[in-house]
Amino acid sequence: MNEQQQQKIESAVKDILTAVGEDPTREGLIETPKRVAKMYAEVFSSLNREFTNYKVFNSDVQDNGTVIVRDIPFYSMCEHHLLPFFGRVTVAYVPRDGKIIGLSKIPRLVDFVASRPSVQENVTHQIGVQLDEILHPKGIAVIADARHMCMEMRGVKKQAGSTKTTYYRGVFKDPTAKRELLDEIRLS
Ligand SMILES: Nc1nc2c(ncn2[C@@H]2O[C@H](COP(=O)(O)OP(=O)(O)OP(=O)(O)O)[C@@H](O)[C@H]2O)c(=O)[nH]1
Ligand SMILES: [Zn+2]
Repeated sequence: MNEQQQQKIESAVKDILTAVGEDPTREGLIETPKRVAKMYAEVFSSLNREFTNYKVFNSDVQDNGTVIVRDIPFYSMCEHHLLPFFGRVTVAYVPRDGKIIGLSKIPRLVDFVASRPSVQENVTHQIGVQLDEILHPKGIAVIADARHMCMEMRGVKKQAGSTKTTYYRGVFKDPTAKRELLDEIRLS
């Protein structure tokens, strides 16, 4: 985010504070617009950017099993209320022709996809779509579980447990393969 964008946010935050009946010049709030601008630059850092910082490797093994990166924490902002939703996501894929990606790049992809205003379905879907474009694997599964502050601290005010969203492609469309994967995730 550039300087001009940050200044626009600062000025908008000042307006919001005034509109809600606050005094943006009081001591506790004086730095708030700046802090919020900095915070948005961080939590919306993937806007208008592409996920590029990764390498695809060829593993020596041609017939890899399933790669599962489990319980990756993620934080995002719902696009309806700009309140956080957060939880954990498990990403699994079956490599094609030994093509793999550095393991750390999967949590990085999760962070990237989550760092913009979104909904849980889109975060889940985008992780799957982007991994598909990078690796063209035989199968991908993305399973996300999250809590939504816009449903807990306002609105319906129901702690509806958590919300689960999934993305299954390729081999994981097969019910047996999907069941085996879910057993594997549960037991590992
Ligand atoms: N599908 C989906 N919906 C979400 C997500 N996060 C928040 N929502 C919902 O988005 C909806 C927005 O509904 P609106 O009726 O336009 O907004 P609202 O008047 O603030 O709705 P309430 O939250 O019911 O008070 C709400 O039902 C939220 O629960 C998400 O990740 N996925
Ligand atoms: Zn919301």
